[in-house]
Amino acid sequence: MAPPPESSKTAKLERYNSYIRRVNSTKLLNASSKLLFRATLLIALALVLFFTLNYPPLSSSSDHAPHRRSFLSSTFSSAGGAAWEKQVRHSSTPRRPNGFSVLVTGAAGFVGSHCSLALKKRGDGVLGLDNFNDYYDPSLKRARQALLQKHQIFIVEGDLNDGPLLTKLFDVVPFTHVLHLAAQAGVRYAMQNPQSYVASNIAGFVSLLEVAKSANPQPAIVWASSSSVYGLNTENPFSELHRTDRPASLYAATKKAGEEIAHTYNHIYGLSLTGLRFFTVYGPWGRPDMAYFFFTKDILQGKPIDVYRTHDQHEVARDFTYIDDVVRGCLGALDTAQKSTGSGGRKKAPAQLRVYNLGNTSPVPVGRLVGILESLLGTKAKRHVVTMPRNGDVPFTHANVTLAGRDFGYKPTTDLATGLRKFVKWYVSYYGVEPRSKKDTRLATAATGTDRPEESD
Ligand SMILES: O=C(O)[C@H]1O[C@H](OP(=O)(O)OP(=O)(O)OC[C@H]2O[C@@H](n3ccc(=O)[nH]c3=O)[C@H](O)[C@@H]2O)[C@H](O)[C@@H](O)[C@H]1O
Repeated sequence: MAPPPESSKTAKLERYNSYIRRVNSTKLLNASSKLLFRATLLIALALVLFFTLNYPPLSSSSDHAPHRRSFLSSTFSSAGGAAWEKQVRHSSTPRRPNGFSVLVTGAAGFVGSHCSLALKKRGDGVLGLDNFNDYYDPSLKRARQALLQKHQIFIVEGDLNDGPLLTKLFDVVPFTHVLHLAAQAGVRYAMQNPQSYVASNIAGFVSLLEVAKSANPQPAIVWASSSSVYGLNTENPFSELHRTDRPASLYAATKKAGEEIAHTYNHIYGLSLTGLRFFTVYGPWGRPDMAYFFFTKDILQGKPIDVYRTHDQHEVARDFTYIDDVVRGCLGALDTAQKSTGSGGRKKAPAQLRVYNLGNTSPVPVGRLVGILESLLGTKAKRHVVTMPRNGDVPFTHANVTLAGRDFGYKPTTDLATGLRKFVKWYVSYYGVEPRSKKDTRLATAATGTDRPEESD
């Protein structure tokens, strides 16, 4: 057989070489894609680690003990990111000359939401902090949050006991003031869940003060104490000079502890601290765990209500204080708060330390409160008069507000009937309560009232 011509040999060799080149380049391509894939995986892992270590995860408490969110949710939440910081800065920037930059803790709460709106309206910067716990219906807290959002107030969802989160907030914003209203409230619930009072009112307060004392500048702090610190005091009306060393409930004891803790941080670190003793605050957007609120609900539903009497068969009375009066008191306290004197954890000079009653100065028996509600709701209550259980309640409260009047012009202006009318108007509108009959004209009028439901004015 004749040998193949030279040209056909070359062509075969060329085809073979080209095949080898193709195989090699495919291998190379496979190898480089693998390399690329591994490198991407490594970078992603590094990023995950970076964000986990550098940014504080938000903590949220659906029980009453603070806890952190899961690894995944904290890693991929927007907290600590550029967009989050922008929101935090925007919300806390004042819009008036020499305006305050205020951190409001418990901003989704009753008093917190009202104060946040009032501060924002006059041009102060407000950043909220709230853990949205489920002590009472969290949907009410979310509704208040939505209202604040409409007014450009951002609420960071987190717990007081989350030190790294608080530090981060103070790193981002040089707060001039803190209005500290986050707390475990309620006198009687303290027998069911005592630890929640210690976690919020003592540990949480210390956590906040620890961060505030190290901040530079240190903020001035105004915070919510309680009329309950007067406990078994029998002198009347209650003055800031009276004894407060006989609390009747654990709630009262934690608030009294807060006052002593405030003294310590003022003494050691030069923090300016003002405690406000609130007297049974009520009004629109109020707390569903309070008597005036659940009495309204139960009366409308035809359910019986327990009206307490003292053990010696006297009427129980409270110095019920309308929310707008309390808001004015809080703003007055902020306006007259002097600057803290320390910086970076060091005291430079003595600082202001104050305590004030914020009450209404005219106690009303609970039976009378029920009577006002009956008339506003156009429905008779099924009263069940019982002797007050031993649950931490005190028989009566009555504020002397001379000191707050003298120092920042505090003067309550709303009597219980006027305040409850505004509350009922809000209640029927918020919960969409229909009048039960055409005869319920008062309720119908309240439901269609012209006041904006979201405001308490
Ligand atoms: O000033 C405060 O420092 C506290 O005020 C509020 O506590 P209180 O004054 O106890 O309010 P609230 O529960 O509405 O009971 C009102 C009245 O109804 C009576 N009461 C209560 C329940 C009931 O079933 N029957 C009844 O007669 C009861 O005996 C009382 O006389 C806040 O909740 C608390 O967080 C704290 O801020």
